[in-house]
Amino acid sequence: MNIKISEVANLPSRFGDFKVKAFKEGQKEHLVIYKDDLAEVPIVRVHSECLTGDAIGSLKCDCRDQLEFALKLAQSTNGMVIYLRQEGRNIGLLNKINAYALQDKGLNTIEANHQLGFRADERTYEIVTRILHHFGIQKIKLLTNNPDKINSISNIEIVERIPIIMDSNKHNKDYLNVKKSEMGHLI
Ligand SMILES: Nc1nc2c(ncn2[C@@H]2O[C@H](COP(=O)(O)OP(=O)(O)OP(=O)(O)O)[C@@H](O)[C@H]2O)c(=O)[nH]1
Ligand SMILES: [Zn+2]
Repeated sequence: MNIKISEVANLPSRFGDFKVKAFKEGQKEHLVIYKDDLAEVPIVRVHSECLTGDAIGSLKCDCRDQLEFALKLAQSTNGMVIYLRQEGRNIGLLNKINAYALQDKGLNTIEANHQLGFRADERTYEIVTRILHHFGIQKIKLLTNNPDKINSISNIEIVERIPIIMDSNKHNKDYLNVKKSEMGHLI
């Protein structure tokens, strides 16, 4: 896959000053948020886009809390957040909202994906290796609870997994339980 890479730009943020670079892969434009003086083995968060959580503050998931936690940690440890445009575990926004509508009728997050003709998780992570190699990174500490991410990131040594566990609420409790019991998340 041909990838276009932007220049590096400064991004002052409410979490401190970062550098940013965009990576365009087909129609998808990903954003890498990082500190200039990256740690030798940086803490890296691979975040999947969640418009409803990240931008709107939805309580149906823990995405926004995770994103803010990751940005703060990147700031304090000279790490990196790779923001992948894989909305709805890569089924897209429209399909995710249809999945939410099915969940309103009682299906869980996995059943809803299946009902719409998708696998529980349609994400892939080749781009992560491309991005890390672009920055000359061979070893990382990966911030995740998702074993799939650990297994799918190839040609990068994951020297440590750091958990990213957020408080639950009454809206996302069932969702987090399904992630634990049926998707193998380490929470
Ligand atoms: N299809 C679908 N996608 C969802 C649903 N809820 C959240 N998402 C998407 O799931 C992605 C986030 O995945 P999570 O399972 O929360 O976490 P993860 O990235 O797999 O694992 P961690 O690294 O441990 O956080 C985002 O792209 C969200 O838009 C849902 O009910 N259905
Ligand atoms: Zn979310």
